[in-house]
Amino acid sequence: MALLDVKGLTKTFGGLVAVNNIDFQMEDKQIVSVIGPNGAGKTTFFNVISGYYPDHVGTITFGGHNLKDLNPEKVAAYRMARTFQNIRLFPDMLTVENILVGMHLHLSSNLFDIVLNTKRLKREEKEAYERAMELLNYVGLEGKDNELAKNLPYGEQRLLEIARALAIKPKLLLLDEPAAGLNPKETEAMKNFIIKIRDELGHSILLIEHDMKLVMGLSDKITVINYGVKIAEGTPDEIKNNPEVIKAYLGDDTTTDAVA
Ligand SMILES: Nc1ncnc2c1ncn2[C@@H]1O[C@H](COP(=O)(O)OP(=O)(O)OP(=O)(O)O)[C@@H](O)[C@H]1O
Repeated sequence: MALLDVKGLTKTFGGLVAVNNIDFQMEDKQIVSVIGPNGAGKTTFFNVISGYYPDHVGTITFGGHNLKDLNPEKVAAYRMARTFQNIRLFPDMLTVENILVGMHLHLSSNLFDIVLNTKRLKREEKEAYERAMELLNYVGLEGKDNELAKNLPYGEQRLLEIARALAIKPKLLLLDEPAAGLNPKETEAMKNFIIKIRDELGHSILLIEHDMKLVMGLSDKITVINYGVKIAEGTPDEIKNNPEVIKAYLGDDTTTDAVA
């Protein structure tokens, strides 16, 4: 059974069909990239999958669960985590607190524990804090636990967002343009880090990215969207040489540079 199975997905905004009848599957422990020109529908596709646009047409099955009518919190509870194209941290909270917020869904203490400040609550809080510190170290932000998120350099804010997403131990991690705003050296480090997350933590990763070097360097599979329609799917080599993909990026000027 596919980890994520999307059938006939359509999302419209007024008269605009942003995602048009897309079928999509990915397996456990795969790294899959969604690419396409600006405005192709990639972020809309992510938003629908992760519960931000419940008013879509089509079915989404994740880990065997039908995601119909589920809001983002409920989708996350099935262990689908995501980051955003425009980083969405709590800027005035500490880095470690940003990660703790990502964990709250998965703590088992209830109102009773909180009111009575029970042993269970104290133990859970301690464990959550230790895990948040581990995650900070894991993404390379050791020693930055007492910094406000807004004071981190841009590249480190992206890493913190990933640490927060990892806090829910996701079966699927959605990354929306993880290399946006990064320099070439940081982009290479991000590529290696994404591969490490899959290999060491066993998470499946679905990403949107414009940086073709990164996409070609880490993807098991690439799905190409243009004007909301899936126009191609395959390995990096298949996609690089696909005439429809080249045309989507370059019009009728068929050189391969844009997707090489
Ligand atoms: N909330 C919205 N309301 C109306 N139109 C929208 C909305 N979100 C996206 N769109 C439109 O849907 C289309 C697809 O946009 P989307 O952001 O999904 O593309 P994208 O492939 O992610 O683009 P980019 O690579 O530039 O981020 C665009 O025409 C966009 O203007």
